[in-house]
Amino acid sequence: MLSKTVSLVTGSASGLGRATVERIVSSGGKAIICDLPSQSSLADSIIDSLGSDNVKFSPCDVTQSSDVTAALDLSENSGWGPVNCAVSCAGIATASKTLGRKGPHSLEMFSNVLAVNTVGTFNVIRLASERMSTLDPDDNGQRGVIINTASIAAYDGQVGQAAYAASKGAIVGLTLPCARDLSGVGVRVMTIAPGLFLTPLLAGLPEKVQEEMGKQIPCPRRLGDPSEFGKLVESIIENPMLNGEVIRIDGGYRMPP
Ligand SMILES: NC(=O)C1=CN([C@@H]2O[C@H](COP(=O)(O)OP(=O)(O)OC[C@H]3O[C@@H](n4cnc5c(N)ncnc54)[C@H](O)[C@@H]3O)[C@@H](O)[C@H]2O)C=CC1
Ligand SMILES: C[C@]12CC(=O)[C@H]3[C@@H](CCC4=CC(=O)CC[C@@]43C)[C@@H]1CC[C@@H]2C(=O)C=O
Repeated sequence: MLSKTVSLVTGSASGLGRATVERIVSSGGKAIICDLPSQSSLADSIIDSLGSDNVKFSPCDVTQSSDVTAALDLSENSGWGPVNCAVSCAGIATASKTLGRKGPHSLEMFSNVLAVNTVGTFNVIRLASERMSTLDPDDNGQRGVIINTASIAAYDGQVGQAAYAASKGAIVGLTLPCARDLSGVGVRVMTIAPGLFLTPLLAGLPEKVQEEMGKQIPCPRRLGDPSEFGKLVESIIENPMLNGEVIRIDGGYRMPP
């Protein structure tokens, strides 16, 4: 049960983030949906189904410190107190070769992917951990948990994924040092590296392509269901020994070049 969990979940109007909010709330916790203002109608539909006592929306661009701060404030101003769980799911994916037919990779595109995926994730870690540090510790001396979302592209980046793989590799890289940095205040840091999950990110691809992708997963031979990501988030929240580690959730899949 997550009845004591007060969470902030970025990128949670959609996909893996949405499934995380649904899991946390169905297990008794509360969640602040942090997503771009353009996603407000999707956020409203989640609030309609899960209840405004349990879920609130804070329009947020994770690269903006003032937006993340406002989301953390919303939890406190709603009477929920400081968050004790922060899950980063906000992310973008691009496809562009380092040197393509039209010339070199756009530097602006590369920087933008790193800004949202990597800098946005670190922005949440640094600001959420400050709020968690004000909480009373539990019996394990712990005050909170931070869960980041990388990708198996951090390890098996494909053609056209230099920016995306770099952004996710950096999240893998910061997991242990952030866990070490925050051990003194009793905050755990974990990262999930998903394989192929059926979210709007993939649903935009032709159905045939989706089917073929699913068949490449060794076992089970299908794309992941976002609820399976939510289940892993719940396990991480509940297990005080999980810290400073990256967990792949990919059905044994390794991406080809
Ligand atoms: N779906 C998949 O198979 C996989 C997804 N991932 C990662 O999981 C995370 C979630 O992906 P999905 O749910 O599939 O994608 P999605 O596209 O359904 O959801 C991503 C959400 O992030 C939000 N977002 C984008 N930029 C933002 C910003 N600057 N500030 C705040 N919110 C922002 C979007 O509005 C969207 O609601 C991403 O980081 C993605 O890279 C990793 C591996 C596989
Ligand atoms: C993000 C991920 C890998 C990608 O880069 C693709 C994305 C699905 C949509 C895409 C379509 C394209 O034509 C270009 C590539 C991409 C952006 C994939 C969904 C899951 C993949 C991932 O992160 C795996 O770990």
